Amino acid sequence: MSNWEAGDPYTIQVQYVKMVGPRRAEQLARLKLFTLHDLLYHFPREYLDRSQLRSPFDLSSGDNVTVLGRVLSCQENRTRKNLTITKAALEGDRGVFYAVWFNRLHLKKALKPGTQLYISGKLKRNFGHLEVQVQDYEIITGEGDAIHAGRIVPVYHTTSGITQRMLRTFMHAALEQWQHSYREFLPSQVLEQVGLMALPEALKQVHFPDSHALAEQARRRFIFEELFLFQLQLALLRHQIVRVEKQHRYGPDSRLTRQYLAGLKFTLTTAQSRVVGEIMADMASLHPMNRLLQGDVGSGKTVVAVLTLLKAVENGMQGALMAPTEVLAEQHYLAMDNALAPLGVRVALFSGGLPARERRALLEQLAAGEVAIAVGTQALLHEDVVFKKLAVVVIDEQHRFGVRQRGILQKKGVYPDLLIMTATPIPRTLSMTVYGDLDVSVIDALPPGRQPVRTYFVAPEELPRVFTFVAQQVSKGHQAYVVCPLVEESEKVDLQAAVDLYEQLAVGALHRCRVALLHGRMKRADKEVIMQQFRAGRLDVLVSTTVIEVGVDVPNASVMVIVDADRFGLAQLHQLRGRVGRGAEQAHCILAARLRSREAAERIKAMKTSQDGFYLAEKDLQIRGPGDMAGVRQSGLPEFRLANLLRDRELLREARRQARALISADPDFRTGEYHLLRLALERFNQEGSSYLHIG
Ligand SMILES: Nc1ncnc2c1ncn2[C@@H]1O[C@H](COP(=O)(O)OP(=O)(O)OP(=O)(O)O)[C@@H](O)[C@H]1O
Repeated sequence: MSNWEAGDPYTIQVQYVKMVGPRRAEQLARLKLFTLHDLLYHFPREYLDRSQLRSPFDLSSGDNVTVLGRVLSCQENRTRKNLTITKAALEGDRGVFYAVWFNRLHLKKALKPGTQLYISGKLKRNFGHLEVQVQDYEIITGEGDAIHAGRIVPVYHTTSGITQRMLRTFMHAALEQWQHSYREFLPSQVLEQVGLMALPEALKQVHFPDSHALAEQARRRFIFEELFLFQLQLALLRHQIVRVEKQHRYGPDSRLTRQYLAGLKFTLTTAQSRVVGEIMADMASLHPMNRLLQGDVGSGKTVVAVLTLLKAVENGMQGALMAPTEVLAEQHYLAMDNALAPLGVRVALFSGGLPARERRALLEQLAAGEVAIAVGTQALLHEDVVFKKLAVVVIDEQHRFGVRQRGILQKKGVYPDLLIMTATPIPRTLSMTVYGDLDVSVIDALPPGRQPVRTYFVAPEELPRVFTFVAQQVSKGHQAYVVCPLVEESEKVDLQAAVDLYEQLAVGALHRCRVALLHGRMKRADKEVIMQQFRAGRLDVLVSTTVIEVGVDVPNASVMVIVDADRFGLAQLHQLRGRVGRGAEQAHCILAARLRSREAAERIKAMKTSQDGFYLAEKDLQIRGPGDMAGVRQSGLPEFRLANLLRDRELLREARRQARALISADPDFRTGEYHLLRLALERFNQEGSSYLHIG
């Protein structure tokens, strides 16, 4: 089924773009560019302005210039170090200057006398000569546009073997051939009301803009496009849910809830009680609950989750709890089983490591309704997991799951009451647009008696003293974490650093303590054993990479040492610090780092000043500046190709307004004009993992 005049850009393989071919296509695959569409939606990361032609005679040494010249003569020399130097004498508007290229074999052939070209590069004054060391050039043929120089030039993220020049050439060829077969899929009234550039023109202007203003307009269109498709997804989910009437109803029975509350060592905070009230009201309604529960680290979301699940159980139905990692699923399982087994509630962990036979047995018990609460990772969404009567699903940590997982549940024809928990501190106004289809509850106060975590900064040389302190704390019966960074690009080196530190500590400063190493590469079973021992107090110190980042709850742990703290983002530091100070004891967080940049220094300073996730999130933005794309990646918000949810708030709001209007007027996309939009949306849904990075 093709809706495209010259083939479908989503299926045309990139190798068929002129000048690409199979070998380059393999290299482009490393950039995840497989189809023509992937290529054209690989937007420039920045632009170089090579549009202002200047006379080299007006400029000084060291300047970056773009100039126009005509070849007078050209020679090629080879140095003793086997370097090829091509030097051309060019005639400019006010005299002769020189252009120099290094290692451009065969270039001389193209630079015949009389050839006109643009060159961009660095200007040098050499004994009275003017010389440009060429970074890019373009021979003027009289046919087609200039793409490398003499204009605003795109710069792309690229990979080894693929130069900027190649990418520009491919992009240009693709545009020439296909630009006009790309048809607009945004409805005309949306284009008009939002004032957006139409698709074919935007494709051209985003890659080869005629001015900075046009580049900006083109980007604005693509940003809107992403946000609009995203908001359409949300609006559709919401529309479907609002129409649905629940199959299940809850009775007045609250026997288990009362027993559970009576067994807690504390009473609920006002904030927790309020939130539970909001949830119960949703559950009593005819339509499924769709609620986001926000609460800072350690604010006590777990109790709320248990109460939500119990409501189903005491009414003869089942609940599911999904966690982002196996370690967390296991922790939730242990805590719940501990609290609920005495009440006769059967909780089961569907861990990935389960032997097939046990898994089958558990699945049968689940289908028979003997298991009341299933805990697991998103594997719980798997087809073979069948409940007898599922009423409630609690999802821990929204950003790792997201819209698509919710879609999967609904596609199964299951409309349970849904509670999504997150510790990501997003300003309320924003969360309403990002999680547009959800109602929001906030636990805005910590349990009483918590003392702020004392936060210190030390230089790496002071670490021995820090570990002596750790040993002292252990001798008083406390536990500690030592966290080392693990960055994907340098994973091996980082892992080794963690292993080395562990070995040093085990025989050195912490030789009297029971120390263990925990990292993501270990076998699942080994990790579980270590976590169990740590939780049970049979280990004193856990040296780990960031596997403990979210959600680990060991209230007796009171010291957190973060090594190379400058390599963590603020959101991560806050999450890590949140692992301690979860009991009544005074807790300590020690950040060890060498501060190489202003940003790192400001992050550490912010950590020392505040313990409030919302404050730190705002601060993080200020430190990064609004243009920083990496900022979103670490803030726990969904990521997009071009859009930045924080920077593009206005456009996000507009996208939401338009999406909601469209869905409420025509939820089935019956209007003829929406045909292409529906296809685009289907693709957007399918490509969820690569196009819209949630999770
Ligand atoms: N009302 C309360 N009074 C005292 N302690 C509480 C209260 N509610 C929860 N706690 C305790 O506070 C600790 C943190 O709670 P919990 O693990 O639910 O936090 P959380 O919101 O899930 O945090 P995170 O996002 O860090 O996982 C737990 O040890 C829990 O037993």
